Amino acid sequence: MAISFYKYQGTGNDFVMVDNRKHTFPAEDEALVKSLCDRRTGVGADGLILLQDHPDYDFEMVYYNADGRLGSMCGNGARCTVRFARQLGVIEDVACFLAADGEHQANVERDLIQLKMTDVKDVEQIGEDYYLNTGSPHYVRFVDDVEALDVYEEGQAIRYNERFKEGGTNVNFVQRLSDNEIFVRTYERGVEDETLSCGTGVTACALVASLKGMQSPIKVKVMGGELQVAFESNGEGGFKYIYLIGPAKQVFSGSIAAQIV
Ligand SMILES: N[C@H](CCC[C@H](N)C(=O)O)C(=O)O
Repeated sequence: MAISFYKYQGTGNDFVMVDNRKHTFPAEDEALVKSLCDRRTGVGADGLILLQDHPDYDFEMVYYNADGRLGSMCGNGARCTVRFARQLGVIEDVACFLAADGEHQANVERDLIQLKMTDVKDVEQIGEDYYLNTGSPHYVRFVDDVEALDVYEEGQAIRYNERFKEGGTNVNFVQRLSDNEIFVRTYERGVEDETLSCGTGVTACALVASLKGMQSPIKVKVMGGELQVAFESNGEGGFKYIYLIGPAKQVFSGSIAAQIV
């Protein structure tokens, strides 16, 4: 059997994208998903996403981490899925779709996809750090020099901390660059390494930055480019009207024999 796929990337967070409207992809095959995401023996990606029909929405996105496991929300992957849906003719410039954490709205404006994120009820403070869920769980630590940091080592130490054993967490390191700009590097669970960008992580960091006095909209520099996060406080320690804005592009399309991977 041959699997047709598309490769997309959003600020360097890359995905194998499959049009699964006919339900032909064997998604329960964890080993297959993992091997498609392998950078040496497969296509290579941080995750795999299925675009599927849904009776109540324009489409549904189903996201798997590179380890083959069904994941939670993926902000960059969602922006890529919106671009993919538009290229397939499933939507025009506006989308209302379903993801792991519920309903999302999105707009396409030339190169940029503006994605509405789920409201955030609360932000937990852990010592000088923070922990919150923006569709996926994120630990956020502010540092003085994020470029000099060993994100793999330091991220892994927190990722496997006792506290997060059940399900684990993604780990973000943030540096404030100016009054309206931060620099974020993320260790992603499920990839078990640093990725060039993590959309739900960037969102989490911008929200925490506002608790430290910064105001919406916040520009976010990541290893793979630049994103923007806009939001409002809900007056009760949480946030609403959260938007993640940034580019999402198709890189190539292809087909691969399922028995190869
Ligand atoms: N890269 C994704 C996040 C994936 C989260 C996933 N690694 C997990 O929580 O297991 C993003 O752009 O939001």
